[in-house]
Amino acid sequence: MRISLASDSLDGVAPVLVSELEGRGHTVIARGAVSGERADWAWCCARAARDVAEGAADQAVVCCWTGTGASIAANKVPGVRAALCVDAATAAGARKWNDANVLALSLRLTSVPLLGEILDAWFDGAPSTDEEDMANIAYLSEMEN
Ligand SMILES: O=C(CO)[C@H](O)[C@H](O)COP(=O)(O)O
Repeated sequence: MRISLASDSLDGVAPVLVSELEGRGHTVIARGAVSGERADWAWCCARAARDVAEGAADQAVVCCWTGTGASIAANKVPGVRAALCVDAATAAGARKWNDANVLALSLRLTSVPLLGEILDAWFDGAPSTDEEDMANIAYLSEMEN
């Protein structure tokens, strides 16, 4: 999968994100501090989200110290459903019930072992085909139009 990866700093787990993603077979599009380009959280996380919306990436991972700014910025991009995930269960739920296409991470809260659990759950997950779950996602799209 093509993953756009943005972080506003190289704190915490940010330096291992490329290898964690590539080690799972993904191709990384680097944004923000990971790439050396503009790294203010609103800009670089929205840039990664736009990569998804525009079809340059299949999904994105966006990071800032809290994870909140990263998720807020990504969710401003139409077509993006960004979820701030602090553990594997949240990541699994975000993929299943929210059909989330952008994983937001807190560099403050996410240790390297926890990152591995979150990424495994995220990439193992798939959107629910339950009618009610799909209707919720359709409603999000309706709100954008
Ligand atoms: O968590 C964040 C935004 O939600 C930022 O990472 C936090 O504000 C730190 O930014 P800076 O290093 O520019 O002061």
